[in-house]
Amino acid sequence: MDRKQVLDGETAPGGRQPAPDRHAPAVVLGPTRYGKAEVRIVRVTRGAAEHALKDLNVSIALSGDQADTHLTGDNAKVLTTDAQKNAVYALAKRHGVASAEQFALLLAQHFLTTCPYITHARIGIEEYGWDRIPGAESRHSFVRGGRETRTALVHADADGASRVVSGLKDLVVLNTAGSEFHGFYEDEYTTLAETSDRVLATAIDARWRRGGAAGEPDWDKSYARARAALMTAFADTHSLSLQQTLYAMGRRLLEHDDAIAEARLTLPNRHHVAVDLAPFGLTNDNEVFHAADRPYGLIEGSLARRGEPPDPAAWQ
Ligand SMILES: O=c1[nH]c(=O)c2[nH]c(=O)[nH]c2[nH]1
Repeated sequence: MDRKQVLDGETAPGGRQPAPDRHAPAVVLGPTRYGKAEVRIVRVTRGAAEHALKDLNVSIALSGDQADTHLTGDNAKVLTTDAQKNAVYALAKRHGVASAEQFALLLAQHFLTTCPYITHARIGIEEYGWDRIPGAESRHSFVRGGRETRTALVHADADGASRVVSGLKDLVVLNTAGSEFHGFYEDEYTTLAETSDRVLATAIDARWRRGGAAGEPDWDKSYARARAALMTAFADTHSLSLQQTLYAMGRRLLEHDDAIAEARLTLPNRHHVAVDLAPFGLTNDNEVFHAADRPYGLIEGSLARRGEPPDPAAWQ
């Protein structure tokens, strides 16, 4: 009879409660993971005609047969986080970086196939965009894109199963019309005025998961399609609430790509407050706003294709 059964209140055969093992620790190690976080890597591809670059922030979290190092300090099964960092650089050199998703899958497979003590790999990647400098003749000059950060999250197991969640964050969008907010529940602290014309702005944080049956896509094309779907839905939806806009955006994402099973969106409401110009003898016809940075409303939601089994572990 082990300690767990004793804790669960089970009795020994014969009905007698076993005596607790006084030497068993009162504390049990739970799930662990470890890895190198935020490996910043820039991979330049030096073509004859022009250069290209990928700018990534890679975070690795590995798990498996790792109890020894926690319990006794025996590190024989520990693939060092330093080696993990080196693998990021070496694999980028050897194979290039086709896309954030593909590189994350490559890294996951590398750790799972080379270290026998690792049975699960979680690779999270953020990708920062660089554009060619407009008007420049040089084909090796870039300006950092001030737009969104692309994200990829891969979970992979030693048995070959893998899950990919793609996404983006900090894609800032704004509508100067087509947004209303009224008819809301009112309590004793409600002071917000109803409006039928407001500025609606948000920084889109969206993630989407491909269904189990979907094969590997052209990740860049899939990303471009998702990004366009999110932005056009934001633009085209006459909004009665940011919640309604969130649903419209998620719905268009799923409708534009059959392979997407589930989406999660986080939308901060970047409040634009019309400034009172009456003290200056001026009327403000929704032209002058204070762009407040905090506090902000935070609207979050998830959508799934009907009939698709949920996969909560893919998002962790
Ligand atoms: O779209 C909105 N949803 C809310 O829940 C909310 N709450 C609020 O104060 N303003 C808004 N706007």
